[in-house]
Amino acid sequence: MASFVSSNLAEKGNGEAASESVLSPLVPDGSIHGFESLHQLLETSLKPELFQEVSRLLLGFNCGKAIERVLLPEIATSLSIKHDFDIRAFCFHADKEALRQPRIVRVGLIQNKIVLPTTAPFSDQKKAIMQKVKLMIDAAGASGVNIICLQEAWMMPFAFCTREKRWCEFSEPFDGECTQFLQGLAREYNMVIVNPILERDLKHGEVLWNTAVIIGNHGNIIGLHRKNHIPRVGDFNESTYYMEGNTGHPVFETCYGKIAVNICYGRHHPLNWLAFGLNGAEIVFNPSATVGELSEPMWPIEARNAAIANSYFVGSINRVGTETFPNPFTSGDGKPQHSDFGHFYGSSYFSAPDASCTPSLSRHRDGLLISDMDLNLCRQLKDKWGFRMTARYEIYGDLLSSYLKPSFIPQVILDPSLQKR
Ligand SMILES: NC(=O)NCCC(=O)O
Repeated sequence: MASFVSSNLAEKGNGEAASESVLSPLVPDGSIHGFESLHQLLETSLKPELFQEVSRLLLGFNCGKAIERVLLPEIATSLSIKHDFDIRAFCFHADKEALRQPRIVRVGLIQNKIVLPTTAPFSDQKKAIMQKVKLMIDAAGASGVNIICLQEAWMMPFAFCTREKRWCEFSEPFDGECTQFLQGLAREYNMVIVNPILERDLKHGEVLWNTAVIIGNHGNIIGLHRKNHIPRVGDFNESTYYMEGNTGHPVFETCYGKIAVNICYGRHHPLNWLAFGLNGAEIVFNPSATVGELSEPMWPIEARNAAIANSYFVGSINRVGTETFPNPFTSGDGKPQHSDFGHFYGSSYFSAPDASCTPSLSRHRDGLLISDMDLNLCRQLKDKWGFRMTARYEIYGDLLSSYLKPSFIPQVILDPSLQKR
């Protein structure tokens, strides 16, 4: 059989050798042996006709074709070159309908590294991230993006691994500094902005929450969603910092469509995705912060499955880079203490209800991912597959209410031949 994949000296597009050895794991810059993403690795390494087939199987087809790229205005691409972030744009179509006009919305996702070391004064760290993110939102604005979502707790390093309480100082009221900063940009670009912050609830005893503030296109605050499921895995010691959300599963009806936010670890909970779907979401954002060793094999699956099962679009965002903290900490696993969380692997992407998805952004670079999406696709997939109509919610409702009772007995039928033994 012909050798399609270069083994240990993969050529990048520019002819440079991408890696010295396949035996070493990921190289220190966070790339995959010099490749930005799995997609780029495959595109560079496979013959075009094979790449086309692999791409069809991995990314699916939208309206019978490979997902299309979209050209962006020069002003947006020059901003990305000047300020060293990637910018990519795609388009999800829907079939033409007889009675409804297309409902096309342009949506953006931003993944970014922190800017200053975690030892810098907190206010400087926050300001530096705000400056960087502003340039990326400017590029989105220049591209005509209607709705944009930032990464989880975008205004701070993801310091929850440390368990040190001093990082609580990064928290803000829902209408604090970062929200006000984004309200200005929302007005400037007529853009809905999903703003995931560490929130301090001033009206309720200064409790902390992991919150997404939804800013309307007039700079108005439409509402809040607070993270429902808090991780207790690896170094994600987030329950040390904030509480399980108390906002349910709100869907925010914006002038561009109905959106919801499933914050990070909530993506492992199918009922969480379902609840946003039952409330009518057309686009669900999943702003995240997660590291390679823990979750990378799950990343391309969970959001995409949610988009399929719930007939909506999903925008998945993960932060990028390795963040090092001043004091070493342990992970409670007997291994030596360390000062970083691991590598946040970026790889932000969009999934559509028809099982197609975009290639992901880089594993290690800042990036803005844009996609046009015709929201008519949501209903078209509901009609085609009928998942809502065939869901049999009543049998699951009954199971869940009986499961919640202390008297619950699991429905297990024993093989009688086991009983004889
Ligand atoms: N931020 C967060 O909830 N991370 C948990 C890890 C994961 O879900 O991959």
